[in-house]
Amino acid sequence: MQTIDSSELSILQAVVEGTLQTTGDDFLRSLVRNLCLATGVPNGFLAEFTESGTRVRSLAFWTEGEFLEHQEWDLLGTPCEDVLRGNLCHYPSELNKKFPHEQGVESYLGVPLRDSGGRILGHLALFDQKAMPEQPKLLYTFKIFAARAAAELNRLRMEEQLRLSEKRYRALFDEAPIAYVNEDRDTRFLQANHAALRILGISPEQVPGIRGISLVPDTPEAQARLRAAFASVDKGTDSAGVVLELRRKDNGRPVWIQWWSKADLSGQFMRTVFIDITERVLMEQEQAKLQAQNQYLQEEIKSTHNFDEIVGRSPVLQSLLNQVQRVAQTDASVLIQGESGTGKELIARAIHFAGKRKNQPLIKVNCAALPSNLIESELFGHEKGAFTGAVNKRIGRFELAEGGTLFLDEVGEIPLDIQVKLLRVLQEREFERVGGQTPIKMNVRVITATNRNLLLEVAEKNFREDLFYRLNVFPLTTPPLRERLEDIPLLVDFLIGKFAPKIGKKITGIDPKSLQRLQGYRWPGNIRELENIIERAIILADASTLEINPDQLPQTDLETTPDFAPSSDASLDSIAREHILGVLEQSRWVIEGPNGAAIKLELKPSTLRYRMQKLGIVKTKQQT
Ligand SMILES: Nc1ncnc2c1ncn2[C@@H]1O[C@H](COP(=O)(O)OP(=O)(O)OP(=O)(O)O)[C@@H](O)[C@H]1O
Repeated sequence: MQTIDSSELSILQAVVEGTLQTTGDDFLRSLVRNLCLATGVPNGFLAEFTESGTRVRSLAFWTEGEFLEHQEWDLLGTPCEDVLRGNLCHYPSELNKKFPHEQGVESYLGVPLRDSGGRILGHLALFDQKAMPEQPKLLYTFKIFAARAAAELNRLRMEEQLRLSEKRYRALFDEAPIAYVNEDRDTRFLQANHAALRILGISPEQVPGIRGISLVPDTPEAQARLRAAFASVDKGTDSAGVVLELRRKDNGRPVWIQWWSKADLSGQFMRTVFIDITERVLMEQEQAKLQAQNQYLQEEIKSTHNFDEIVGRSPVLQSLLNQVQRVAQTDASVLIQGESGTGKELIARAIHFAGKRKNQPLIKVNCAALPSNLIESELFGHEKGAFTGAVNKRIGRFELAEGGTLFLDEVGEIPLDIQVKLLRVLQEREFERVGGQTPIKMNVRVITATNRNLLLEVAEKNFREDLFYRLNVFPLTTPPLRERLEDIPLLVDFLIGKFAPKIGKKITGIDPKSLQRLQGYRWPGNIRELENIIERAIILADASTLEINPDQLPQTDLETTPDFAPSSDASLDSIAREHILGVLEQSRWVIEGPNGAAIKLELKPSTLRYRMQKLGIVKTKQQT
């Protein structure tokens, strides 16, 4: 074993102390400098292979008392080439005889630096313009320095590899299409990748400390989902995960995610993974809505009559239809008032189908048919668990009518507390489901109808005045049948055509006396009543001409006069009608001329025509 003397020891001590405090590049520079000082050789360097493998690049280069910036050179034809083949090379003198390129260099000492696997990373070398002494002390000292240099080079390489691998993992983590979050047991985020930031609407600066649970809305359903999520921790991604409803941090919009979480080895931190399923959930919601709409429309079809047909040529009806045509083109709220059975629903449908929303749903709510405690959820829907009995989420009629029209029939029956809510929804054009907290924007045209005198209801404080004016932007009134008696012949023909085939009878028309009788009746139940009477008469009919006997018409007296008072004295009119009809029949419906009805009635033909029109006397098919 070789021993070292005190001068060598002090040199080594100086070297160790000189490199003790430094690492990395500084260490290498200090090592090369101290090697030169310790050996008395003026030039030294430490170099590594470049990527090409045919060149080397210096990591530290000491020459004549100063450092040179990084140098790079070809190996070919240099003593370094030998060193990098794995040999310690020592040329104490006359180097340039063997390597003619190395002009001015007399001596060289180089040693390869290897990694733990024996692979050569680079080399450490000394060179001089003078000959180098061939002392073992020099070689010994040099080898110690080389061993240290190799260790540091190795460490640097490992550090670089670690940095690269971390960078690769970081990129994998950051760029993964699945959201990853590291969080503590209190759901406080430590790290979140890009997908997580994008889905949750948070910026990288907001990550440290943000709590996952702060993104869960305070609705019973969302909180129940959160509890299920906590219970599912550690079940692993083989399980279906939990569907969570969140609100984005930036704009509060709802986000739906499928969520898995697992504790790490320490048990203190959670590795959470999730994917965005908002689109799927919205699609499912849309599907549920369409299903509900479909079911509703199926029911509607079952109860639909031939709604396209609004029969009548009377001036009052024509003027109403004229207004329907005009208002249909707008989105204005329409309030249709009129007695029961006068065709308010028919008019509401006509408005919808003549307007630009005709390809969107028309949804009807009969407010009188709903128990008052259910109206709100019927209109606006409810969340699961919103109240006892709300077992499932329900989509309300406003949501079903999105893009189309909502027809609120018997709007006068809505309780006052719901009237307030309805008013707010109409003003703000958004609503919340019962038990829900997410405002739902709406684009719905509202048409309402009532057979009550709503102004009277407002005066009696049964109906809110502000709501009345909001609904009554465009008022329409359906006339009672007794004000359009002239439409009765047309209506009777229409109704025979509607019911006879269904009942299976061949009816060609109505006998004139019966028609006269119908036109003399006051019709408190309006067209619905007429429908019933005609249907019943068809059922009872034995012949092809329909007959309606007096006992088939209820006796009208003042008690049966509806809310909406008639505009004229019906009894006088009906006497006049009966008389004129009788004369017309005698004269075979000839008005003018010597045998005409006008002469018999002592009226001018034009006056007779005017009276006939006013009293609704029209020739029917049988009278033709
Ligand atoms: N002009 C009309 N032509 C043909 N049928 C009509 C006409 N007006 C109403 N009807 C028919 O009369 C019946 C009652 O009409 P509708 O239900 O529209 O009345 P309403 O005023 O809404 O009644 P309610 O106030 O009782 O709800 C319906 O079967 C409808 O088809």
